[in-house]
Amino acid sequence: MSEVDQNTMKEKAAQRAADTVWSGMRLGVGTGSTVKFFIDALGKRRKEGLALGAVVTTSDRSRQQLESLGFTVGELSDVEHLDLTIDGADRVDSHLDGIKGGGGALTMEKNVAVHSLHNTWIVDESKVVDHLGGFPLPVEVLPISAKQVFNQFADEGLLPRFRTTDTNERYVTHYGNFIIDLYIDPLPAPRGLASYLDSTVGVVEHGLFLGICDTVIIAHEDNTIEIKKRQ
Ligand SMILES: O=C[C@H](O)[C@H](O)[C@H](O)COP(=O)(O)O
Repeated sequence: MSEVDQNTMKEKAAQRAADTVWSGMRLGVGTGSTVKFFIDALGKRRKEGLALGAVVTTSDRSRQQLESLGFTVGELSDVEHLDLTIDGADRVDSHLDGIKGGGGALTMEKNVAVHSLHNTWIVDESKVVDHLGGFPLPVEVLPISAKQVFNQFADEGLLPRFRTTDTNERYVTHYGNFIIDLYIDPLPAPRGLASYLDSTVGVVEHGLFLGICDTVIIAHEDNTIEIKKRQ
């Protein structure tokens, strides 16, 4: 699949998601190349009269784009909860569990998602898998113990690698932490792995989003859109 085709699919999924947003909603807006299309579509709806109750986002990139289109972006702490959050995903399985954080925004994304009544992910068909895997699992870690946590992951056979930038420096998240990507594939028992990571001192957050998403909008190469809902 070419990048152009993939972008066409991302845009279609994003446009469909923008049709599910209504005036008055408190909306969470995620991060990534698919969400970029969603924000563009949201901007068009704003010109047609859409007036959101609140907008909260999960990265500086999305914030800048939203503000450039005239949206006022607030903080999660400004609201009790969000009505709906629209975000992308790196992988999603048949239970609507997923891997997120390829763009490094996992901590803010998970915080926004769990305080949202509904969560919709927008993906192209290449992200849909039978079992979670096929994408390194991001784990955000505190710098003070990153070395020890890395070694622990290596001992556990999780195939860790520190994420680096294009200039080969260690990638630093919005919160000043590092990301260790786990290359074990497929992921062994995602719920067990999530519990292990949740209980590892030094781990700030990880990219396993289990039981969080309730709707996935999938754009297929044959131009169709599929909407899957959590049973
Ligand atoms: O940290 C980044 C997010 O989890 C993104 O939503 C995810 O990586 C999907 O991004 P994209 O739409 O660019 O594939």
